[in-house]
This record gives sequence, C-alpha cells and structure tokens, in this order.
Amino acid sequence: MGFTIGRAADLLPFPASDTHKYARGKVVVVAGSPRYPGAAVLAARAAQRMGAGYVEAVVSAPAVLPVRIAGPSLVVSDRGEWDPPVLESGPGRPLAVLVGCGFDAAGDAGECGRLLRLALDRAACPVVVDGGALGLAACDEMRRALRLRAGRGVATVLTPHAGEAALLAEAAGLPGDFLSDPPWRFCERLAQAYSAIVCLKGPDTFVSDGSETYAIDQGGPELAKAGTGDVLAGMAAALSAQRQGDVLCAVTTAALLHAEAGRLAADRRTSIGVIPEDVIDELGSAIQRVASFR
Ligand SMILES: NC(=O)C1=CN([C@@H]2O[C@H](COP(=O)(O)OP(=O)(O)OC[C@H]3O[C@@H](n4cnc5c(N)ncnc54)[C@H](O)[C@@H]3O)[C@@H](O)[C@H]2O)[C@@H](O)CC1
Ligand SMILES: Nc1ncnc2c1ncn2[C@@H]1O[C@H](COP(=O)(O)OP(=O)(O)O)[C@@H](O)[C@H]1O
Repeated sequence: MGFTIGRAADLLPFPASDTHKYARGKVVVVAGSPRYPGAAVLAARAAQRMGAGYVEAVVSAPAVLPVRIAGPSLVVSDRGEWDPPVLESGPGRPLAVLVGCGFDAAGDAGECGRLLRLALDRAACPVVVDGGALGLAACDEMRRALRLRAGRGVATVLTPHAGEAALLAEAAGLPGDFLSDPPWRFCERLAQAYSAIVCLKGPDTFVSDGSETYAIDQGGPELAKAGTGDVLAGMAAALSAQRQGDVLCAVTTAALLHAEAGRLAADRRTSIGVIPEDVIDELGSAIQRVASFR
C-alpha cells in the first residue's frame, strides 16, 4: 500500500547522454475546449517538465494560436483535423496520449466523444483519461473499449476526483453504498470495473490496477485549486510514456512528485497563494529531492 520515495526515485527518467527527443518520450495532449483552453497548456507544460522529449497539443481551433504563444516549444494542432494513424511506441520511441483535461462535455459532447474514442481506439500505447473525458467514459460502450485495450495489453489510466469517480461508479452499476467503502477499496473496484489503472484523487490519492493499490498521502491543501489536476495528468502521461512497462508505478510516482512540488511551492508561496503554475515550477526541485533517495 505504501509507496516509498526510494521506489519513485528509481523510476525517475534521467536522460542518457546519447538520448534524443523521441527517445525521451512523446506525449500527445488532446485537451482543452473553447471554454477551457488553459487546461491544455497546464497539462502540456507539466508533461514537458516531467521529462517528455516532445509534446504535441491537440486543441480546439480558437485555442491554436493562444496555446502556441503560451508554449512556443509545444507542437500545436487543431483537434478538428485530428485523425491519427495507429499511435504506437516505436523501438526506443515511447509514446503516450493524454485526453480530456479541459473537455467541455456539456457544451461540446459530440466532438469530445469523438476525440476520446479515437484516442482509445488508435493509441496502442498508454492513454490517460482526465477531466471532462471521464464523464464520457462512464458508459458501457467505453467500458467495452477499455476492456479491449486491456486485452491487447495496453494500459489506460483514469484520473477521477471524487465527483467524477461517483459518476464512473454509478455507470458501472457498482452498489449504491459503494462510496462508504474505504477509498483504497473503492479505487480498486473502479479499476476492476473499468479494466484500467485508476488514480483516485483527493486529500489522499490512491492508485490501483485492481489488484495492487498504492496510497500517496504527502499532498497538502495548497493543491486544492482549479487546474492542479491538469498538471498531475500531464505528469502522469509523461511518466507513463517513459515507463511503459510499469504504468501503475509511473502514475504513483507522478502523484508523489505532484504532492512534493505542491509542498515546495507552499514553502515559497504559502498554502494560500500557490497556483497550479507554481506546482509546475517546483517540479524540478521535487525531482531533485526525490532523486536524493536513490
Ligand atoms: N484552466 C482551465 O482551463 C481548467 C479547466 N478545467 C477543466 O474544466 C472541465 C470541467 O470542469 P468543471 O469545473 O466544470 O467540473 P469539475 O470537475 O470541477 O466538477 C464536475 C462535478 O464534480 C463535482 N466535484 C468537483 N470536484 C469534486 C470533489 N473533489 N469531490 C466531489 N465532487 C467534486 C463538482 O461539484 C461538479 O458537480 C474539466 O475538463 C476540467 O479538466 C479544470 O481542470 C480547472 C482548470
Ligand atoms: N485537500 C487536499 N489535500 C491534498 N491534495 C489535494 C487536496 N485537494 C485537492 N488535492 C489534489 O489536487 C488535485 C485536484 O485535481 P482536480 O480536482 O481534478 O482539479 P482540476 O480538475 O481543477 O485540475 C488532485 O491531484 C488532488 O489530489
């Protein structure tokens, strides 16, 4: 249940001296919407800071230029034209897809559903499903798609907060008294029901693949601010790309580093003042601190 800092330290993706950008992992971030463009920037930035060598942001048409300006090192494209071939990690070229941060499932359900479906069907690599895409994943059709992915041996990660987790539980027909389970058990059962790795976020965060479950309790209330979940999702996608053989531990390591970065940001800004951008800024110091346990 506990996840030691030493274990996280061993998973840190320090680059080899002869590496190149693709070898460090590519992350495709399909995120944002006309209503929430900022979520795409937070997630993509966090993926870069978590070591991904190449981050592509696939965003709504009106967001293309603003996202390019916010992140000149991001490769930005229009989601309306997103129709990728099979997205596969090549030899020495790991890949992961993040889908859903800043999706506006209420205003934009058709297009968001198309993008989620494309990500799940075409990505023969880890897919992290976050934000507005979680509500769209809460149905039998998507559960079947996740089961198929698990059967093909590719990991899917769901990152719900308590509200999104309740939607997923209800759609899977989990018992009405389900939320009275201890949260680690709830997380484990969600993972089983969705054939996925579930990262159940909250004051304590639990990460489960349905049989093994880890708890991260280092996070503080400075993280309770809109946008920190987008940061965690970007980090989880980057580490999942780089550690494809152990996505459960990659996501747990992301949650641990996220908590550490929040703490370091609070030391500087107080738990009142921290904003999600500060968590991204402190990620390097969090990595250094965790690396000292190697
Ligand atoms: N800068 C941005 O562009 C941001 C975009 N965001 C995105 O905005 C989209 C929609 O977010 P909304 O703010 O509308 O929806 P929320 O995800 O905040 O809320 C959806 C529902 O869940 C409930 N809920 C939220 N957190 C909960 C918790 N911890 N425990 C129990 N219930 C909880 C809410 O009351 C609401 O009914 C998502 O795709 C999200 O990723 C947010 O991440 C915030 C920042
Ligand atoms: N009181 C708290 N203590 C520790 N961590 C928290 C607390 N409240 C929220 N968090 C963390 O902050 C993040 C919030 O994610 P989420 O609710 O998805 O936000 P958003 O969608 O606005 O980005 C999660 O990683 C969660 O674990």
